[in-house]
Amino acid sequence: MTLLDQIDSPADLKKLDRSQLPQLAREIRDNIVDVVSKNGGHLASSLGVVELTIAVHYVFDVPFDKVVWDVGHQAYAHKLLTGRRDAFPTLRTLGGISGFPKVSESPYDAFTTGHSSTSVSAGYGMSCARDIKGENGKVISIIGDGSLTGGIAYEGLNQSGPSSRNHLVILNDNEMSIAKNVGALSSFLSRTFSAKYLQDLKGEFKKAMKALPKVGDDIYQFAKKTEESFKAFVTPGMLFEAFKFEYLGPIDGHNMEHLIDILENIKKLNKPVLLHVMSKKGMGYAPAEANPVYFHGVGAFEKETGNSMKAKPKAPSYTEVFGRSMVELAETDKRIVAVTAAMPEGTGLTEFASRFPERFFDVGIAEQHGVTFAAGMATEGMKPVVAIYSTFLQRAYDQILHDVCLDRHPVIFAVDRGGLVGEDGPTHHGLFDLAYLRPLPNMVIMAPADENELRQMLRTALDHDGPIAIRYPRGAAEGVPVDASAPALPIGKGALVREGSDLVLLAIGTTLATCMEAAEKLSAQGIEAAVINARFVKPLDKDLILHWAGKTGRVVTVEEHMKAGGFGSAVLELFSDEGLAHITTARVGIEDHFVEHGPRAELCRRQGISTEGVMEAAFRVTGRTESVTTLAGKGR
Ligand SMILES: Cc1ncc(C[n+]2csc(CCOP(=O)(O)OP(=O)(O)O)c2C)c(N)n1
Ligand SMILES: CC(=O)[C@@H](O)[C@H](O)COP(=O)(O)O
Ligand SMILES: [Mg+2]
Repeated sequence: MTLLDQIDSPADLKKLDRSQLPQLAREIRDNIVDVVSKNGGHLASSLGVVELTIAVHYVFDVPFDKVVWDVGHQAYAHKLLTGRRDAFPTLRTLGGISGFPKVSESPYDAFTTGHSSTSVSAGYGMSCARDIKGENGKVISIIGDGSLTGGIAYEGLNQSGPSSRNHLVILNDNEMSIAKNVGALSSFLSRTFSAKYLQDLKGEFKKAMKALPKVGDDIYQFAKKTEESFKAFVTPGMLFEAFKFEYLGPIDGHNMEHLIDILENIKKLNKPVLLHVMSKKGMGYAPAEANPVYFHGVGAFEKETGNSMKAKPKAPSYTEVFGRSMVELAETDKRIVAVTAAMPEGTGLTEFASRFPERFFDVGIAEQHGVTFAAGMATEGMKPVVAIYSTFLQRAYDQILHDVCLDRHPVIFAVDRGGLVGEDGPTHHGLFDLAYLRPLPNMVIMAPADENELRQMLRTALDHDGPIAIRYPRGAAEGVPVDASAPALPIGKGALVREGSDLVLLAIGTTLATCMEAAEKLSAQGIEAAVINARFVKPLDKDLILHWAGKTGRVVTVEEHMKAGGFGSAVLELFSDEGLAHITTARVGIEDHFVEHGPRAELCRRQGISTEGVMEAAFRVTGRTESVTTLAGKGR
């Protein structure tokens, strides 16, 4: 029986002798590598905090004390130690445990996370509430150096620091975001001084203080205080002390003894403390240590070598096509600049970054800043392309509205991961973008049906003189050739791709392929469906849609998005505005709920965004009583 086998809750962990903890850390690492090698997941970040996680649970009494993991992609050891060891092999699988902390999954998960930089605010909120309720206990926010580039983290520190609440912030500093961390903060945190340099500097400092004229007590007190704070002035502590946190560190995040000792001491302090921990991303698994960017979020791999087990996709991803197109287009157009918020690999911009470093901007996990920064560049005649995942762009709503749309700045939004993303689940699905972008005056919204159209839409966006968004999904594209010379599309024009007299299927984005397949199968059932590739969610191709709606009298809209506020809603608004309430309609899309995690194709099927789902909707609007399940039962 392993040590890990004996731990059903943190109470069992506390029964272990300190000397057993390094062995436990090895077992946890092995377990994490084993499961992630099969299921995929956030490996490197989780491996980097194994000792820290053990130490926190060894010293504190969770869930009486609260732990808030920032982003939460590093919480696998936490899951293993808090009653989810047996469920851990189901990590990120359909019906299995989530890859992120989730309040509904465990009482040990204090806050549901997935988006970064929230832990300080949430933790501070908890500590305030506890004070009001007269309860004590420590609230511990654990945040990475990458997540500390997000502005909301400072908003939290700004309020928590001066409050004297029982709030511990642990900064897990591995000098990495997903890619190398960026900006002034990253170099400030990693600022190290040799002992000799520090001593010399201290000597100089004392001399300078002594040389000051003694004009009364004030200057003396100032000098004394300043000298005492010397350490804080020349280490990263300066920043956190300015926020009125007691700063401790930096300490080695893999030295269990030190971690436990210092946490024992902090446990006795009843005030805001920031503990700075240095760790190594991927620690303990050589392939992840060597390539932490690849092993940040990884698919299935061979445990022994770290080699990918994913079958080579038959087509490039939409992200890759976007990245390649950006490079080609930027060759001839010097106005094109690319902006990413800490996701250069994820958004396909690494080649752009190396080819055009002066035109590439990684702003850190700072989506709000990234959008306003792009608006600033647009005012100077640049063509900023802001590539941000749909789910993270939610952060920058006011900036899109106020700083981009109001003055109609030509900022291009490459909204990647639009639709269901799969195993990351509800925190990461991009299901709200059409609804949040659609009401904004001046905004144009496109969604390509395939990679060739993505390329054309990028051309279209570059030619357009105003805010414009291209929304495309995660994963492999359709496998069609990309014609780099294809011209821009006319704004607001869709295309009829199949004639039919019984109804019209209105497809947006990659649902076109599903609609075409459904139309073929419906034809075999004696239902002739026309199919329109809408291309534009805003402005809609009114003429085309109204013509075919009038002709068939029946319309089914199909989108990988929430039903509320999305493409189907836009079409219904059009019918209402045009007095066409008699058209029989059905919408295929996502109902008013959050979608769980699991394989993307299976999630689509369960949400009815599938050939069968479209056929069911077609049966409904045509008044046919068959269901796809009865057809399957009859072997048709
Ligand atoms: C708002 C938001 N933007 C982007 C991301 C994508 N993302 C997830 S983890 C991560 C890097 C976090 O770095 P850090 O906090 O240092 O954690 P590490 O992986 O280094 O342990 C990024 C950019 C996110 N989760 N949330
Ligand atoms: C934790 C996080 O937010 C990212 O690591 C995200 O999981 C990346 O998603 P992709 O795998 O779609 O790039
Ligand atoms: Mg980091």
